[in-house]
Amino acid sequence: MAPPSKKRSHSASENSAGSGRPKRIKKANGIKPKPKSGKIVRLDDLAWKEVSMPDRLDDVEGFFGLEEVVDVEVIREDGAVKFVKIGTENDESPEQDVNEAIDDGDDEEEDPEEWGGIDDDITTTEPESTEAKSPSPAPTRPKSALKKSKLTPNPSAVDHELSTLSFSLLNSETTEEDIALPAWSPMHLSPSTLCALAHLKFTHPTPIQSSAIPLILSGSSLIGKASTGSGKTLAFGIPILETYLSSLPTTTDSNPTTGKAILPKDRKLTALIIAPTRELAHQITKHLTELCYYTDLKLVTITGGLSVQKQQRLLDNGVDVIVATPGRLWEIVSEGQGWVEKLRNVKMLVLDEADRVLEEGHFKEVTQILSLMDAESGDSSDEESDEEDAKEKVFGGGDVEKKANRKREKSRQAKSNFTSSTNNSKKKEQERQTLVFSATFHKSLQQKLSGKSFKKSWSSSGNGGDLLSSSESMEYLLKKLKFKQKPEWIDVDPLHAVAEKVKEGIVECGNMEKDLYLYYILLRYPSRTLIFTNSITSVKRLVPMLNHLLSTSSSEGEGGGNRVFPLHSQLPQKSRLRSIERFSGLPHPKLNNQNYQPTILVATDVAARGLDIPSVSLVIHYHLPRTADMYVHRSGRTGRSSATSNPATFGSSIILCAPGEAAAMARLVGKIHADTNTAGKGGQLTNIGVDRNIIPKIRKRVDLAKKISDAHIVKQKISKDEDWLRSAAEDLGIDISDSEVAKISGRDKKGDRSKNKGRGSGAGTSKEEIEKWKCELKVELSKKVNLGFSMRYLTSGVGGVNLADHLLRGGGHGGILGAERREVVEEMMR
Ligand SMILES: Nc1ncnc2c1ncn2[C@@H]1O[C@H](COP(=O)(O)OP(=O)(O)OP(=O)(O)O)[C@@H](O)[C@H]1O
Repeated sequence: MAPPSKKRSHSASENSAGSGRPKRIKKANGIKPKPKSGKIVRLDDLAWKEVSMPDRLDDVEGFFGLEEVVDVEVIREDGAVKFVKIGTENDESPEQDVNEAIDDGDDEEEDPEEWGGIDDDITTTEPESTEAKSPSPAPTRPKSALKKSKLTPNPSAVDHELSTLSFSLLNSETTEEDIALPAWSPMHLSPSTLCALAHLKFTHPTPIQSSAIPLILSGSSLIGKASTGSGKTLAFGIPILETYLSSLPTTTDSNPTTGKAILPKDRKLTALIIAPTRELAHQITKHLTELCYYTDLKLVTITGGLSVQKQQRLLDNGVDVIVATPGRLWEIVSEGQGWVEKLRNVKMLVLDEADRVLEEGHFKEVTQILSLMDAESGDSSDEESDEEDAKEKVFGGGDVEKKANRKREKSRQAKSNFTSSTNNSKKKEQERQTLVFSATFHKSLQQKLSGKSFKKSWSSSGNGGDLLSSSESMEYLLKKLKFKQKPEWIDVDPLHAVAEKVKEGIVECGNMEKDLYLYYILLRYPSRTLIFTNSITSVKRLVPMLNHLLSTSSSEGEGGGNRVFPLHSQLPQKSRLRSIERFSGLPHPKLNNQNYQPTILVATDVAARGLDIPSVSLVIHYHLPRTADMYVHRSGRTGRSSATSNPATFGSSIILCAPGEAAAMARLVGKIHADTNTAGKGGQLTNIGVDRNIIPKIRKRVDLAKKISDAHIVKQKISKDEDWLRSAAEDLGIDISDSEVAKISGRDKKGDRSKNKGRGSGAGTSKEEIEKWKCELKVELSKKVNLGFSMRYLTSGVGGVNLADHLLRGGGHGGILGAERREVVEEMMR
């Protein structure tokens, strides 16, 4: 995934007192305690405008996509907060009043959706007031743009989504000649689509795009399975855009200033895209924003983490495509407000990463949403009941008996809705296409949801793996999604669970030597690398250790020359964003970018699905993944975009395998490559050779780095515990001295040495000792390794070796791997 760009976020209205974030509301000049004139308006009716933010995340302290509103006063009337629209610049209340008054319950709560925040935001490709910002007129309609010699982008798209994307290349103007893309011509795409594809340099469709787009454009529903990074997003994104364009009225009024078509706010929704996590929803939004760059399509992302009120406001302003996570979407839909009806009329429903969307946890909300969409329109009682239930869920409480009655009534209604939806099925299906995409379909999902009969069908398939075969996937999805007509099934590469451009291997090592071998791999193949672990603790331990070993000498900027960044669910959102941004290699304003070095991200499985970061060459499984599909998704963070066979775009996935993991490893390989002959080009992952001459030379530095980082972690833990102790003592009104705190926490009076056992190896370490280790490490790192070049050269990234490239070309390992290991590599190549 590319790093998130500027986002709409906490408006003044959403910054409740409890949120801890300052409220921002732009004031007009002059101060008055109460407006003399002006009318009370709904919060949603105010003219919110996005506040311009610097691109770098560091400088905005979390205010991504801050919005402001002018000429409005916030007052309290009968205890309620009200908004008064004022006409003159003299009508404004003191800021203090404003801040006190605004408290509309920002729900910056943690959403259960797993990613929890790469994008726990709402984004739209179109600001509510684009007119004032537009530097140049945008085309009113893509169709009319066809006739122009030049296509002009929709400037709002640039403002909102593209500042940090590869699509910055879209900024140039394009002529008609530039958009001749013969490989796409059989699909008869509109000029604005072709123009965006040309700018993106997507000269050829990927296999899933070639197969899926014509079928979807012909009106079919579809289940599409294709490996990770194969371009599934545009496989449904392009037909959505084409459907939107073809549905535009031939004549529309247009805004005289911007030239943009004025479309009715209550226009039909073109598509609803459901993704399992916020992060994925955000990524889809970005991909589609890039694609829709030359159109006025309005895209809104609905995920947890922001106030429902604000999301409702954006939706009410007219929307063409919604990208949503199930939990928040259900929350909004169950609020009523006409959204049920709009969803019922949606033309295209997409489930991306369908196996995950239909997984337990999301299953209930998705089913509820699908049931509502299938239910006959005009049946409002169910809607009301849902709304009440949703409210109850949020606010709790309620009369038990009433609740039980309502439940019974709701169940009756639901039954009748299901019946009517079946009766109505033909009509609905004609109106709506259902598109389902994933790289994997997991067996346990099917078993969980389908009962014994399915289990039987599964075992009779003879497939020992836990990824579903084509027929089983089809059967399962047909049942689950209630397709009214048989959807088309596309599996562009049934033989490969893992993307073909991902070369797989293992490095065998001792139980206690994983850190050593990890470091070896990072030295040997310096490239943008994603390391997956099974625990947050491991991420916390590995990041400082690797930074001690790999960071540059630069001390400029925050984090100095660190090259290794963490990503896990316990990190605050801002840190997650920053980690991804740094890992993505965006230039840091405070660092000398000429000294850019390949970056490393150490992550838990929160990063396994959906991250589309360019040029990730290497994925390392520090721990064996828990499931086969997780292995597929983790590995799929490299070797992305199957439209090109350029070896530079190949990637490698390496499992660090300790003897204790060998049996599980064998099972995993069996599952993933049950039907193929392809993994290590012989049904197994290939053993990657390790030069045993290098290992002893780097062992000492790894040991030192480990000791230093362990000691720091323990000290941090002690300091945290002591802070907690002091604050608890203060709360209880107990006087506690530093020595008592040190005693309880296990630290002695000097503050250096712990008497407390059980805090791990670093607990008894003095500052002097740590300094000594650091000096020793420095000396070790400056030593040349006896291979004719220094380790400094290896770590510099200059002349770095691309593992996949070398494996593909069958060469380049002589100096490092040794002759006996070359045979293994050659075996892998066959
Ligand atoms: N026709 C194309 N030519 C070149 N690159 C493409 C093309 N279509 C998509 N891409 C790029 O390929 C990358 C992977 O696309 P996308 O994220 O849609 O893959 P995916 O199949 O959804 O992967 P995953 O299953 O991991 O989510 C993206 O960076 C996208 O911009």
